[in-house]
Amino acid sequence: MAEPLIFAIPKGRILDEALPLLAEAGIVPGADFHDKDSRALRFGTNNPDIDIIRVRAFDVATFVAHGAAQLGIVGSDVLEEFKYSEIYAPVDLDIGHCRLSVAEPRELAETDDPREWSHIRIATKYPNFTRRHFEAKGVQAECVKLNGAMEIAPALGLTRRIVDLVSSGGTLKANNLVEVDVLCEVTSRLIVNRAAFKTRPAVMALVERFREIVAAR
Ligand SMILES: Nc1ncnc2c1ncn2[C@@H]1O[C@H](COP(=O)(O)OP(=O)(O)OP(=O)(O)O)[C@@H](O)[C@H]1O
Ligand SMILES: O=P(O)(O)OC[C@H]1O[C@H](OP(=O)(O)OP(=O)(O)O)[C@H](O)[C@@H]1O
Repeated sequence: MAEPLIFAIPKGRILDEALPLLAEAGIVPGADFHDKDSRALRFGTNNPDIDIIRVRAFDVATFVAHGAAQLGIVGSDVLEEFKYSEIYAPVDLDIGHCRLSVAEPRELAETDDPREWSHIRIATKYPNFTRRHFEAKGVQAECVKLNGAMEIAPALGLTRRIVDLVSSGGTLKANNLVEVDVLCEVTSRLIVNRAAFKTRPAVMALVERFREIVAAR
C-alpha cells in the first residue's frame, strides 16, 4: 500500500477558512486535531490515505517544495517570497484575502511621495519579494528581515518603512502607520509538489476536486 498523502496546512489565521474547504473535499481531521492541549503535529483524517500536518505558514511551502508533503494550502504572499519551482499552485481558493503594502508613520506620509523613491530601507517578513518588486521599478530596497510585529519597527527607528500584510488596516492604525503603496493582492492557494502531481493520481484527483468546489461557491 502507498504511504498516505501528506497535506500541509498553516497553523495561523487561514486555518478556520481552510477547514470547511477540506471538509467539502472529503478530508476531515481526527478529533485530536482540535485538542488545544495536544502537542501532535501530524493527524490522521477520515480518509486513511491522507494525513494532515499543521505547520507555520512559511513552512507549508518548504514541506511541499521538498516533497515531504504532497499538497498544501498557503498564501500567495509566501509563494511570491520563495518562488519555489517545485511547487505548482493550480487553484486560487478565494480565502485569506489581504494585500502586501508599504506603510510608514503618518507624519512621514504627509510629505512623502513613493514615486520619488530611489533608495528605501524596509523592515519585512518578505525581503526577496520586496527587493524584486522595487528593483523592477528602479528602486533599491534595503531590507531588514523580521518574523513578525513589523509595525513596531518605524517607531523604534529600525527602518522608516515596512512591507506587511494589511486587511482591515486596524494593525497599522493602532501603530500610527498609513499605507502608501500596494505591492500585490493576496489570497490562499492550493499547492502541490510537481513530481507528486505527475506520479500520484490521487494528487491530481484532489486538485480537480478543489477546482470544482471553488467553481461552485
Ligand atoms: N490580516 C490578514 N487577513 C487575511 N489573511 C491574512 C492576514 N494576515 C495574514 N494572512 C494570510 O495568512 C497567512 C499566515 O499569516 P501570518 O503569517 O500572519 O500567520 P502567523 O500565524 O503569524 O504565522 P507564523 O506564526 O507562522 O509566522 C499569510 O501568509 C497570509 O496569506
Ligand atoms: O490589517 P489588519 O486586519 O490589522 O491585519 C494585518 C495584520 O494581520 C497579520 O498579522 P496576524 O494577525 O496574522 O499576526 P502576526 O503578527 O502573528 O503575523 C499581519 O501580519 C498584520 O499584522
